[in-house]
Amino acid sequence: MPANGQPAPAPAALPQPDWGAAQRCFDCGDRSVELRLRLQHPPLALFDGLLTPAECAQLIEAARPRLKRSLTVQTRSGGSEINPDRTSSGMFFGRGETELVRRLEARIARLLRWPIEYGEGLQVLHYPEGGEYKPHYDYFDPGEPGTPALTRRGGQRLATVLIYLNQVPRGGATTFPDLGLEVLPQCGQALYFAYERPHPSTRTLHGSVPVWEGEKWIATKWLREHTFV
Ligand SMILES: O=C(O)CCC(=O)C(=O)O
Ligand SMILES: [Fe+2]
Repeated sequence: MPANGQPAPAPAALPQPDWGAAQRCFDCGDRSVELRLRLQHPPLALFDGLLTPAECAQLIEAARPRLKRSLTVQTRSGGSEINPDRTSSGMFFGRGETELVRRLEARIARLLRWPIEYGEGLQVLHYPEGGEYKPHYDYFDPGEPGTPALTRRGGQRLATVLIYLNQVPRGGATTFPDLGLEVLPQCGQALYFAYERPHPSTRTLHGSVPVWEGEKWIATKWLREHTFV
């Protein structure tokens, strides 16, 4: 936050679907997704069918051999560290690394009208039984010393797309404490939310409640202000 205590001004544009036509189905190029739920503040929407069940399974199998215990951004230095608040394993695909990753990235870019190059590499997370991710913000806190190093690679994060890769029998919901909202994982569905400034007033605090039974697989795509390098 700037020294005067005012949150940073909002960017001119945010990654978001074309809400203008008030339609139910949104074109993603090679397929369309169906809107299931929408919130205005923060901009948030749940879409059905961003991936097929077969594509979800394929993404899980491609990620599985590369999983490592999840790190979170170390806000002091801009590096990464093991975080007890995050008991999952994860990996990143390079942008455009596989044909399936390219297909998924193209769908997200079309749906949210945001250039593919402004996206970070796709992250896949696996939560075992008991795994959780305590509530956090996805933007980089302007008050933290490590933030300039993180934003040098493409500016701030502006939006998150979470893609559920499996159904969790019990638990594993994505929770938004400030909204009183919980989203239950459903294979192939995508949850989008955007934050027009890196500030709690966006009400984008979110986390993953513990997986009580089974396991949870999710893919995350973060969208930046500029080209992510
Ligand atoms: O697993 C979830 O539902 C949330 C994941 C998340 O917040 C993240 O990857 O930043
Ligand atoms: Fe997150």
